Amino acid sequence: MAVTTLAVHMCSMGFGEKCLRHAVNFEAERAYRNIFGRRLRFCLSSGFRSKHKFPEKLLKGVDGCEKESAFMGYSGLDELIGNSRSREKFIENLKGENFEFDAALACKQFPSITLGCFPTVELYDGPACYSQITESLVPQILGGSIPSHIDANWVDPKCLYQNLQSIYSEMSNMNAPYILEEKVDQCFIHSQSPDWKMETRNALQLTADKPCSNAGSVTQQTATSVAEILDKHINCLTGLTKRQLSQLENCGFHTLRKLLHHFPRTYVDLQNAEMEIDDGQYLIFVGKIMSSRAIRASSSFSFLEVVVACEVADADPNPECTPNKLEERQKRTIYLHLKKFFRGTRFTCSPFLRSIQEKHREGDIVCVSGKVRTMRGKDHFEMREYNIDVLKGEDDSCVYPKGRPYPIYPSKKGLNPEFLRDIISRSLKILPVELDPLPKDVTQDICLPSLSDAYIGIHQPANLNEADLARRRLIFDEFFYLQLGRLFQMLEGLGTKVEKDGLLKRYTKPELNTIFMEEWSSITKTFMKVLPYTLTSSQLRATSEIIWDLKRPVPMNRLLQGDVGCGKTVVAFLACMEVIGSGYQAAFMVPTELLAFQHYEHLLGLLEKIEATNEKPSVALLTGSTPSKQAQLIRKGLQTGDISMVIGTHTLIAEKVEFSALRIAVVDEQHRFGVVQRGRFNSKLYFNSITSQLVSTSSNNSAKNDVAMAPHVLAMSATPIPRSLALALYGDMSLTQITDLPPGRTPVKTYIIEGNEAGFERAYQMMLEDLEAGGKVYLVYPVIEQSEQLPQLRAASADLETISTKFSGYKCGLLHGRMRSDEKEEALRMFRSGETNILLSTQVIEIGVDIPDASMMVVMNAERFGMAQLHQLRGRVGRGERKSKCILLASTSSSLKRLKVLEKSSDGFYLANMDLVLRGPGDLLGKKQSGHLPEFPVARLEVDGNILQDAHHAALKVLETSHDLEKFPDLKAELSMRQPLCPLGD
Ligand SMILES: Nc1ncnc2c1ncn2[C@@H]1O[C@H](COP(=O)(O)OP(=O)(O)OP(=O)(O)O)[C@@H](O)[C@H]1O
Repeated sequence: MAVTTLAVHMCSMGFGEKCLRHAVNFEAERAYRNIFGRRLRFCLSSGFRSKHKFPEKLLKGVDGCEKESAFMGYSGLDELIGNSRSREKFIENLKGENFEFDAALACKQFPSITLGCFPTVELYDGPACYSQITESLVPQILGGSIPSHIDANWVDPKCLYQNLQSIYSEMSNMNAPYILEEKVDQCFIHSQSPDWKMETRNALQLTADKPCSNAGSVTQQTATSVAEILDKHINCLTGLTKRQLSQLENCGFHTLRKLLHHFPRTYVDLQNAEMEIDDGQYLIFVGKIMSSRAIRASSSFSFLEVVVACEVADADPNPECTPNKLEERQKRTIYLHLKKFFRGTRFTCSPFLRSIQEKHREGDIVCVSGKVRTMRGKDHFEMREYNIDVLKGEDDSCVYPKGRPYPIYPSKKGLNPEFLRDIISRSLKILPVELDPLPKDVTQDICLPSLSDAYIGIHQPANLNEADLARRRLIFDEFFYLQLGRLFQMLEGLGTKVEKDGLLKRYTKPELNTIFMEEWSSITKTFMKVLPYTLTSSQLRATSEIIWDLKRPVPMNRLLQGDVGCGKTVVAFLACMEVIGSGYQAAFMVPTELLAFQHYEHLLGLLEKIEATNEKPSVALLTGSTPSKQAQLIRKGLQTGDISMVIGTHTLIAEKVEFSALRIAVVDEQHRFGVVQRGRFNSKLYFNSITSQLVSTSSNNSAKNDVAMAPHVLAMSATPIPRSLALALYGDMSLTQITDLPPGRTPVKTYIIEGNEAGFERAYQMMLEDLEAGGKVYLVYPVIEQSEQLPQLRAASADLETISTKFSGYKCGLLHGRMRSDEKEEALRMFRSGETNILLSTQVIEIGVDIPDASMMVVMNAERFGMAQLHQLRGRVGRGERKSKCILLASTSSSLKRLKVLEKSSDGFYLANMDLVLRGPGDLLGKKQSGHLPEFPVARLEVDGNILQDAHHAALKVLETSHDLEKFPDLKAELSMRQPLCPLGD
């Protein structure tokens, strides 16, 4: 059956010729783009009855489409026939036994024909326009007589479902929804009872769902079904105006997938559940904008103040209160004063002030999140750093179900958030129930929802648990396809089944990917012997894994992750020794000069113990502070190959530093370096290594063979931050974790104390006890100098005198970022040697500083530091066998709660997670990462690392079942839709 593409329903009321011309052209364009057919059918309502020439003229102007006819509207068949001069002939034809309905003839005979009647319809008004039209189409056809050529099945409700099903399969490759609407129209035209409309729609919905639910087991789906649905063009959503369509396209929402992957940034509770508002807390509120004022305070200073009124339920004395009761509770209104300040004359001109003021409309319902500060007036709070999202205008009637988390989307090029929510919700409606390319047993094994449930769960969760489960599923997918793709590519490169099985086995059993000590180079073994301790089993395994990688002909790209103080440095040193042992060079890059110096001293100390001078590698230190003559000599040594190992800061990646044969680059605390920095390091060394003199003159064949290889990269991090784990996903078997601590360590006892007079006294008393017992104390300050703006902050320099007087029997040292490099080194050296007992410092000591007998740390204004930062700082003590303490002095009582978490745990992963929870739902989702690494839109890698493991196992399982994925056509199709990965630093 030929199907026309579209019907244009137009009403004469209020539309001029220009408007109709636009409409006709618009539909014609859409019809032209439609691969299914290029016929156009126009339905014009009664207003045009007297102006038949006008639409005819319009239609003539339409090119590229086959114009079927122009049907002019009548209110019903009776009217049409009653007006017709050929009425009798028409009825005769209808009743005649050999009646054949000929549309062309009918149109010729009756220039104005409508099949069905149309109430007045708004022309392209809002997204629902088209569906409203079809909804309002009332079947009232042919007075009960059915033309004989029309199959009676079409009007039999029992058969209708099957017919629709057959239509669906006929159309499965097309731009379905428009055509589906069309089919409904056709069914209505031939149907008798208005009630059928609903039945038909339901049936159609079912049919649309059918291909996937039919599948039952996912593996039975056709290879393209999932991709076909998700990668449909956005115009498959009915009723989008041309403007809306292009707006969505401009925002990058070309397909349903793109739209559904625009995840909420966070969720809010529209009710502002009762909360105690403390100074400095990060909170989120929903409220109404009361005013927005931009004020010019002076010739170069202006500010914007937006006042938002929020209703907050009072706290209930009865804690067992149910959510329903919460609604009944008394509410009070609080006022948030959102303030933004602008400095500079260009920010004080009227147009600028007007524009920022008008950004916020009075009456809009908004969601505001940020840090609150109490103001003088009761129930008035100030927010200086905030996010504001318009939920809806005051007049919007849209009501969101109470109690459900309300999704807040990241803004997209000024797209109306309400429209975005609506369009996402409509996309969800057309998703088949069982949309999922993953085999069911995979998702069931790890208790994850189906893909369609995950999309619904992330966009319209019934509660936060549902949202979290959905998020986990989507994260799983991100990791899974990444792992699947990587392994699939590797398998493709292998010939036989045995080889492929062998590779998968290696991945399933990582213990096979290690090189045991017996096979390590002699210099590595010697270095092991001079260590003052034996390696822990984790360290030993990590070293073996790394050395296995070093011996392979592909560049390693591995992340060595382990909590603070677990002993990563020595593992990296061993890896460097292995490379040096085979005649190559090693570079060790750290983020600070202080750390470079420390590592250099530490390594020299260990190498000194090696007796055989021929086994001692030459090591150099190169930082920004290295005197230029010395730096020149070092660079020369590196170029000739006289220097085997260099430790330094980012100066190592400077263009003028050339290596003779660099084989390994260790990047300590790698997240401190940008992706681009690391990339430069990588490629630079690659090019330098091919010009290597050492290699070209070497008689060693293997060295000659891999001359064009990029250096191995070993990144180290104590913080499992997103980028680092993303990085870990690149190399083969790329993540190594050190899970245990050296023996004899006891957890650092942490005390959270309020920084009032009594609190300080207590802290000083504990310090004295520790010093008397022979300990060393770090005092950590948020700032170097006292500041007038922030008088409450303790400053390192300013406190030196006070502390020296207080602990007169002990020596105090000072260390901060403004000191010269040699001064810093000296301060640290004195503290290490015991010449000073107390070190007043800023957060310069945060990373890597290793003084094993430092036994106590006191952090002033601890609330000023992030949780991860405090964890790192605390890691500076407890690095030896001495029992250690850490005191966090908080200047406000409200911050005690957040800090208490540190008292309970010393697990970096747990703390990272808690930090996010306590910081509030500000930025839980959609945390994008920049750079060249792939983006994980929903994964918080610092806490979702275990899902990576699940995904890895699932990918292995799938590939073990089918190496070429032939048994999983959906997975294969989905894999091809996902972005290919780019190697590190590309
Ligand atoms: N197996 C071991 N047994 C005893 N002590 C060890 C062992 N391994 C390392 N250490 C010591 O533990 C301390 C911390 O080691 P290292 O500096 O390598 O830790 P790290 O993981 O790099 O820590 P951070 O992340 O804080 O830089 C050092 O003083 C080191 O000498």
